[in-house]
Amino acid sequence: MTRHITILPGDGIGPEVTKEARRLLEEVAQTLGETWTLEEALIGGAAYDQTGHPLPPETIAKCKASDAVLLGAVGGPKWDHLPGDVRPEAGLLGIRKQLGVFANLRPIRTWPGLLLASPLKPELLDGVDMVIVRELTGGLYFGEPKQRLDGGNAVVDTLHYTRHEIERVVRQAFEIAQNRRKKVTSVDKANVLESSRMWREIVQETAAAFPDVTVEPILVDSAAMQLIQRPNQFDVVVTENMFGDILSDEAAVLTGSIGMLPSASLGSGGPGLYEPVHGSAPDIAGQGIANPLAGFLSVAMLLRHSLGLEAAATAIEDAVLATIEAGHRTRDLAGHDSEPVGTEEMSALVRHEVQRRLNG
Ligand SMILES: NC(=O)C1=CN([C@@H]2O[C@H](COP(=O)(O)OP(=O)(O)OC[C@H]3O[C@@H](n4cnc5c(N)ncnc54)[C@H](O)[C@@H]3O)[C@@H](O)[C@H]2O)C=CC1
Ligand SMILES: CC(C)CC(=O)C(=O)O
Ligand SMILES: [Mg+2]
Repeated sequence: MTRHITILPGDGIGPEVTKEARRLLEEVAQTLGETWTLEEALIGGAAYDQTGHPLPPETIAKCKASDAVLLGAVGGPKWDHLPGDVRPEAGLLGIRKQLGVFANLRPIRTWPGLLLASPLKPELLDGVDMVIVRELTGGLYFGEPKQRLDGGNAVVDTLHYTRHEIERVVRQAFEIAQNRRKKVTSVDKANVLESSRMWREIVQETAAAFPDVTVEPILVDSAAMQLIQRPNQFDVVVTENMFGDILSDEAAVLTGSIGMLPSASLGSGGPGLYEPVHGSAPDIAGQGIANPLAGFLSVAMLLRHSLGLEAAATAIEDAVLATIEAGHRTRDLAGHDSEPVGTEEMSALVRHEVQRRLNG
């Protein structure tokens, strides 16, 4: 069966990392004897420059007609002056909303070879293996009104959630926990926010249907501290859109670099959207030094969740592990005593390991 994958390179290091992810997909398809069409479409600043809009209608149509979508990253200083509705980031929020991918899964694990790449003590990092389930299509990033008021002297952003939006993502977190260590930590700010109080109620209601899963509500400020202080206590962390955005970048510190964090955004049956957690990294764009592994691990999630190819997904994750164990590092991971490899070299090393596993 032919599968259709749309690739959205975007801006900054987006095209650099999706180029390598595309190579990986092409090689895996060839080795497995699969037929995958890999078509690119415009998003973000690149789309704005060519069409005047960060999410052209053709991109939406292509993505909706796909089995899965792989995205690089969007944004950069070139577009920072634009009004909110045509900024590159609006294109990213738009495609998430259009695809209805309400649950953003962000696995955070430590890699034995990378413990020293983190500024935290190695003994704190031992056994860290969690997944942040971030609500992705509601909350503060989407609520209306969102505007300047009073001649520019006041401003409003709106944090809006429906019961349905909270229930579906919380349920997904419990289902994921059932296949893991059976613990859900729900992060909120229920001492201050009404939305968090409703979130907490729904978590407790949902927990009744999952008696084998332990549930722990925790305030976001404390969660931010504990993520660094005692990270291996977490299994599944479920939270609203903005808290999940912030906490997952914080959790990147545990893994050694944000260049190691993949994500899968899933909805109710449509195409999944797969993307590194990192942004367009304008500070290193165009230098050939970006870490392509968040993109590779996102490809693994795509194969697992959208194409049902668990063995191939595991082969990619094992290949990443083996390449790191062999001592290869991009600049974001390299210590002072090791010579970093570039984006293309890291890609080639991991793809070689993937092929060994798929052929072995
Ligand atoms: N999913 C997306 O498309 C996202 C887009 N952004 C956008 O990206 C732009 C830059 O945002 P920042 O706050 O600088 O976040 P960022 O994630 O792009 O970069 C933060 C730091 O991490 C480094 N970094 C990120 N990815 C890396 C990789 N693969 N390899 C090596 N180093 C890496 C960067 O060099 C930088 O020092 C902004 O316009 C922002 O809105 C930010 C986050 C997510
Ligand atoms: C446009 C932002 C919401 C992107 C981001 O930081 C993220 O999704 O992690
Ligand atoms: Mg973010």
